[in-house]
Amino acid sequence: MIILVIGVSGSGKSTIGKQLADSLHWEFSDADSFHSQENIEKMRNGIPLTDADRMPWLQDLQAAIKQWLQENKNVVLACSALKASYRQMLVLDKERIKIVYLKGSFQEIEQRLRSRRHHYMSAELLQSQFDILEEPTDAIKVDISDTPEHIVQHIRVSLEI
Ligand SMILES: Nc1ncnc2c1ncn2[C@@H]1O[C@H](COP(=O)(O)OP(=O)(O)OP(=O)(O)O)[C@@H](O)[C@H]1O
Ligand SMILES: O=C(O)[C@H](O)[C@@H](O)[C@H](O)[C@H](O)CO
Repeated sequence: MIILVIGVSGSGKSTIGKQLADSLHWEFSDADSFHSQENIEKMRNGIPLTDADRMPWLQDLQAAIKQWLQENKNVVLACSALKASYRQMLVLDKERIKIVYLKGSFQEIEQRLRSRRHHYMSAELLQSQFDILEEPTDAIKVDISDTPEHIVQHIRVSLEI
């Protein structure tokens, strides 16, 4: 099974994804590590990515997901996947790929981004993330104001894993 942990920058994808994977003894993968140097530079300079910028990144993620499915791997993938069309590219198998959406308010997430250090994604880019966000309707929805421990528990109960 593959769990996609999605949401805007700073919603907690890496934090929750990692803890979820650890608790399940599954592999954890971060879509951030699939970005090209050009994309990272753009974000570092406070420029939001376009659909065209994201396309090769999504294709690489799609290839990785295909491989994991073929190998029957259990993986938690932290990935923004903000638009429905992006998610369509990643959910290659509805039975074996589940989406967890980390939902939070602009204010709460902005505060978290402002106190986070050493990351190329700044609080200034957050509005652009909310602007393009298309909330999923077919996902497990999680309130990010809860503690990571509770969130992980909630996800496991919802997915019965
Ligand atoms: N449930 C939570 N409660 C309190 N703090 C949290 C929670 N989840 C994440 N954080 C903190 O919020 C900040 C953002 O989290 P994190 O880096 O995991 O988000 P992200 O969605 O992976 O961000 P990005 O997409 O920019 O990589 C971090 O400093 C993290 O420690
Ligand atoms: O789609 C995007 O704009 C990007 O994936 C960003 O969301 C960042 O990669 C990530 O959130 C920061 O680490």
